[in-house]
Amino acid sequence: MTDRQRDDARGTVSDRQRDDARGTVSDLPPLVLDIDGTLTRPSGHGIDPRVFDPVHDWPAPVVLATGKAFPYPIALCDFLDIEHLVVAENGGVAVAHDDVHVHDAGDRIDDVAAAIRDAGHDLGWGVADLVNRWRETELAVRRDVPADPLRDLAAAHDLAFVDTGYAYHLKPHDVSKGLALERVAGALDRDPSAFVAVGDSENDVSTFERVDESYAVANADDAARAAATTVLDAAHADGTLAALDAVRDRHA
Ligand SMILES: O=C(O)COP(=O)(O)O
Ligand SMILES: [Mg+2]
Repeated sequence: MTDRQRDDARGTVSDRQRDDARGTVSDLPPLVLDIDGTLTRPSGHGIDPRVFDPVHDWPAPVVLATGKAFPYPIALCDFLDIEHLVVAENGGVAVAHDDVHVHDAGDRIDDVAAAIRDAGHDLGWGVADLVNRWRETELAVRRDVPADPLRDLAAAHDLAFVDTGYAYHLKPHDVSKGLALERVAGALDRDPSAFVAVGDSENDVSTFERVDESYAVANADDAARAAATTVLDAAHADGTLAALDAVRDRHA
């Protein structure tokens, strides 16, 4: 139950708030939000707690679209207490409630991981490798591993190389956050272009390309800045909170 519903149940909602709930507020568009670099604290790491209530209370669907492995955004939905609307693994996984789509990359992911190790490199996440342990459709490599050999190995295994600023990802060419958003939007019977996107890196470009309104936070890379309809002055969660304010103003 949202604060508004709780207030409503208690009968403490003003006429103005009730009008807002019927008109202005309920007309707000659905969101597609990146996680790392976008919902993060000024340090760039960890979720900024100020985003919890605005995301929880948003009166339209909110899709979390991330490069992180499948369980992470699902857990974040649970901790935010929002619906399971998720794009994970840079689009390899798309979840809209019970509609769970996992891209089949065949043996290429295991093969490229073995090739990276054979070339004398470590994936960089230690023995437990909690970054890839539950990853089903692509491979993430720590950014202090040299990029050039990884690029070559990705190409040799018919995989794309993506730098999110948080990790290198080797992923199938035919998955992207944007394509997965189309799937999630379809399951919700929504037009993908109606979503408002916020993001920070090249893995958000495919999302930005599919929506009419997109915001790159100030810490965004060049690719995300070039693809966004608006580049924000504020970074990380400050940028996202400013974007949500702008969306409320634009759609009021
Ligand atoms: O997992 C990453 O490398 C980045 O994740 P993000 O897409 O949420 O920014
Ligand atoms: Mg990001």
